[in-house]
Amino acid sequence: MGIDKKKVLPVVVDELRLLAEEQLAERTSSVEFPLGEDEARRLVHELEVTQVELEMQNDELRHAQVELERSRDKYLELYDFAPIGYFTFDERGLIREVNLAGSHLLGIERGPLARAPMSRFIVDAEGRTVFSRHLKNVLQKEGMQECEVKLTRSNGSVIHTRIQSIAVASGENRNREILSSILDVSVAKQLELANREAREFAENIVETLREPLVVLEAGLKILTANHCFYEMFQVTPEETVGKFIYDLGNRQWDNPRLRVLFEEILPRHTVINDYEVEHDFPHIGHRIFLLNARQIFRGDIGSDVILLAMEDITERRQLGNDLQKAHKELESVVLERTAELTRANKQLTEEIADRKKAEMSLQEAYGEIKLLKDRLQEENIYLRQEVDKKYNFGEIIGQSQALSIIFSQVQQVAPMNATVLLLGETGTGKGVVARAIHRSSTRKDRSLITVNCTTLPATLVESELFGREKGAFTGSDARQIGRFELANGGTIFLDEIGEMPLELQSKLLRVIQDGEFERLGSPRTIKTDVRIIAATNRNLKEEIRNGKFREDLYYRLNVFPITLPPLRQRKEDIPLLVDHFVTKFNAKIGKKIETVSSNTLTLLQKYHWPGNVRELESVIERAVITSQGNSLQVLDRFEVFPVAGEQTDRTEEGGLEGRRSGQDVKGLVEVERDHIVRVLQKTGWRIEGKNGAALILGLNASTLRARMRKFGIVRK
Ligand SMILES: Nc1ncnc2c1ncn2[C@@H]1O[C@H](COP(=O)(O)OP(=O)(O)OP(=O)(O)O)[C@@H](O)[C@H]1O
Repeated sequence: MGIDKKKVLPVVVDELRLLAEEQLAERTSSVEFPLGEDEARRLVHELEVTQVELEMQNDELRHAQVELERSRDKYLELYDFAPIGYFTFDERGLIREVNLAGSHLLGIERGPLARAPMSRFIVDAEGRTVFSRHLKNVLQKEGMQECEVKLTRSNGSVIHTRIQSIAVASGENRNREILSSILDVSVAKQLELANREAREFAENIVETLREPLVVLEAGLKILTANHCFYEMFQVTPEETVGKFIYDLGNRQWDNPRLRVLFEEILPRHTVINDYEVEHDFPHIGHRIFLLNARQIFRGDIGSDVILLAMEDITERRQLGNDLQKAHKELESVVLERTAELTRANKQLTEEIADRKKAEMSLQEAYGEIKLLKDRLQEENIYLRQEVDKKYNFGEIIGQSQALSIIFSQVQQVAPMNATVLLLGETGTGKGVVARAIHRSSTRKDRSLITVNCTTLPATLVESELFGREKGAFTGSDARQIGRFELANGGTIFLDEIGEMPLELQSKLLRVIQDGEFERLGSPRTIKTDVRIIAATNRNLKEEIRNGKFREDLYYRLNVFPITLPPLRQRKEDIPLLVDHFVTKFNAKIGKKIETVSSNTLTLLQKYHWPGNVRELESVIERAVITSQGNSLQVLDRFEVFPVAGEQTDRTEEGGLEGRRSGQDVKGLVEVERDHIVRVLQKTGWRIEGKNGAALILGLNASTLRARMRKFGIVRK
């Protein structure tokens, strides 16, 4: 059911013929008969020309007709194959003509569509009403009219169409008919729907956001905002949308930081994160915001828009600051508490240690008490003495039988006020015993004053012992308290008493007898309560015989004599003493000697120790200094002398191994003298100093000089 082309062309040809016949009739009507031959010829000629003209016109017409038909065909092709459905309706809406696209639109061949009412294809009653109103409008109003209806296709699917119609008069009767284009806009409608949904979705998201959000166009006018934004800045949508951002609510957005963001940063960056703005906003007060901005191209308005979301971190920042402050305070409290706890802990540890110590000493004391109790029960004094011997007496180290006798004597005499005379070779420990007696006596809390009679110049001994008044002798420009006065209530230890000048011995006798003396240069008698301990390595009886020592003084001093055994007579004490001195010098020198080989001990025990414990002490000090590692190495080479009752091995170098000698047995004094001479020869007669004989012999230089005087040793 397309357009009929025959309907148009014959009309044109007939009209042309009629026109030609009319023109011919006009011409022939003016011609008069009979005509002359010339006239006739002229007429024939004219006729022939007219005929030729007519034939030419005929050709042109045919040509035009062909052209017309061609364009008609083209038009029909275009009409049929146009992508838009074209329909022609009569005034009641019956289909008169439809092109191929129109039949495809409905999915029905063109034949069955002829004279079909369009309303049959409209989906619902509402659509049908819309279409009939549309037809009425088209017929009544000028120009193109438009409506949208949904149509059902032959396969049952529904399409959304837009109909545009215009009324035209056609045919010989000039009947009105309606030309319509019907376009399937389903896809566009779907898109529009999807767009609307997407927009609504986006709007919902924006509205759901708890953060204020504002959308600006590129010129910084506000396109939209969410309700959080309105609430936060206390503005209404009407006051906001379309407003220039700086003009918003009291110009609260017109601040330097925001201007920097909008005018300097955003033109150069598409995305800005966490841009901090701290500002006193006129309506809402002091706030800190983190701004996140994003520029997005919006197709619908053809330009960029700026999405600006704000995070109000005022409280969080405040909270953070408070938290940091609280944290710092807490930290300092923790530090203080930790320090307190550490202190308390230390104190506790100390207390525990003290308690443990106390507990241990309590246990020890308990043990001792138990021991003493047992002893008491046995009432055996001898046993008690034995037990005490096991303990070293003050500084006195040793366990030998010889020493245990000394311990008993010290124990017996210490509590009494009796004068004690200590006898024995040099270095045997007379000073040590004197201190032990004092410490065990009732005078232990008062002073022990020591006077070495050898070291004091003879001229000063008297004033040293008894004191002097100012001007007592030339050069004495101050008063001096004597040692006897100083020792009042305590003990005086007169070392090397054998060296005391004879004239002083009588004064000393008086002090011992009456407890009285006078200061030099003073007639006033001074009373003193002093316990006297005297010591000597000389044979006092011999000194008396030689007239060098007062006999009466001797007897006064010899109330309780204690003779200290030489070290060679108690060699079993050597390991203990070595151990004691190694510990002492380790601590003093900062060494860590832990072992002493049995060879070394044997070597030390074989030597006869003329300088006794003092000499041993010096040897060990030297050995501790020179030893490498943790084992004691003694480098000294000992001179060995045969001693009464002993046979000693000796090497060429003076070591302890070597050939046995059965030489003459010498007295102790002689041995001592010889030894001093040998040592002096070895040191080139140097007495004092590092390489002096006194150090090797373990004697004070003054003691050595006294010995030399005593033995009459002089450099040859
Ligand atoms: N039994 C001992 N236990 C520990 N050390 C001792 C012992 N005997 C002596 N000593 C030490 O030996 C050194 C000499 O001792 P002290 O001065 O008492 O001897 P001394 O007999 O008085 O000598 P001197 O007659 O030359 O004055 C001191 O350093 C002393 O500590």
